[in-house]
Amino acid sequence: MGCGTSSKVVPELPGSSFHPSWGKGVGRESCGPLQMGQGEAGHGGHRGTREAAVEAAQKMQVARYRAKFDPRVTARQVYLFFIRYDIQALIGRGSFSKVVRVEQRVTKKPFAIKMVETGVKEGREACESELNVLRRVRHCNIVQLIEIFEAQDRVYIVMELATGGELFDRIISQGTFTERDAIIILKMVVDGVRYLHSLQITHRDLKPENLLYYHPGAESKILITDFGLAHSGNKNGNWSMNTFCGTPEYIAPEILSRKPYTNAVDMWALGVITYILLSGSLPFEDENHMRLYRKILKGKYNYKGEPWSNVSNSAKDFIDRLLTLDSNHRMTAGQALNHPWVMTMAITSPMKNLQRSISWNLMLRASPHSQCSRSARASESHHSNGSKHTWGKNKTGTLG
Ligand SMILES: Nc1ncnc2c1ncn2[C@@H]1O[C@H](COP(=O)(O)OP(=O)(O)OP(=O)(O)O)[C@@H](O)[C@H]1O
Repeated sequence: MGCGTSSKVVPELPGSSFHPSWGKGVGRESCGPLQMGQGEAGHGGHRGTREAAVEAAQKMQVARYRAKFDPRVTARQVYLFFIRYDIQALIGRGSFSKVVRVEQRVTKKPFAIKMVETGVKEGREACESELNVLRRVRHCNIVQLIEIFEAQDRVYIVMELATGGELFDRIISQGTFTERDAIIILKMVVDGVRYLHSLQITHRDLKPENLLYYHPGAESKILITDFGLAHSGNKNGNWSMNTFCGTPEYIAPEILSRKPYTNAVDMWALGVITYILLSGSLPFEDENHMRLYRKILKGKYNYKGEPWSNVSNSAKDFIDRLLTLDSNHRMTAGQALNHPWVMTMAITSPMKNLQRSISWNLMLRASPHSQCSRSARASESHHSNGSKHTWGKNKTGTLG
């Protein structure tokens, strides 16, 4: 699918001890009769009392588990789901999910429902990551969770519906696109990312396909979606991650060099997105993943070809400060919002229309030749999403 040979790299969660009790209102960390027992023992509690307490807690846990996965309960969830929502159309498919447009029967309001197959480990893990984040966040540029229904091997995630389409569909369909338009988009995205980072959440799969317009109007806000690869930092403030994951064209060099990394990887991806936004082409591109990774590790990209001669130095400086190899020197989300290019809204730079060159570059990518290679790649990765402007859309298998 992607412009690279790209398949999205999915992570293995540490321990991968996915417990079914992550469902509605029940966090994974909440299942802890053993922990409770250990804690009491640590305080020198009475042994008999402790054992009784452990046993009682374990019984309760088992009862809760049984109740949760009692076919009658899961059937009731499915029944409730269908009572409340009327499925209207298929919006798209992910690796382990289908997204459908629904109407809430009572209010007639439209919503999106992501139906995730949790029978497979990767689907369960993506679902767990997504829910871990969606349950915690509330921001105007992040898709809002409405409710969750859990069935035996499937979870229904009800979310805000984005009807405005993907970023590049809109850029192509509008007559003009200037640096100022790019800044308006980036401000929303970076603000959402700053919020995520303030909660110690790293998205790890930022790319244009995961940025959707809320409605078709010109003033629409942008929503960050798809938290299937997101990492929620732990309570000890440990931000460091090790898992190799992401979409190849957007993967930061520190992930490729298998070093522990931080939320700065999202800022690298924002650098790639900004480069695409202003040019319609990718900074690092190669059909072959190994060659692509070597290019990323060297951090060598250029501003050759159109429309770069019409892009301000300030915009290029913004990109350079994001596509910085040393993650310690890379801009944070807060710094990106305070960068002169963003602060001045490109008032000082010529308001040149970049749209023709961007569309031209996008069209080159969609030429019959690249279509061929793209569908070949799509079949490699089992994706069936029909997105036209994919930029390294797919996840590959876990590499480590
Ligand atoms: N809230 C939403 N409103 C409208 N469309 C959505 C919404 N969430 C997802 N989509 C669309 O549904 C399609 C499938 O999305 P989904 O997140 O399931 O998978 P994906 O990101 O395309 O693939 P993968 O699972 O490999 O990451 C995409 O085209 C996406 O743009």
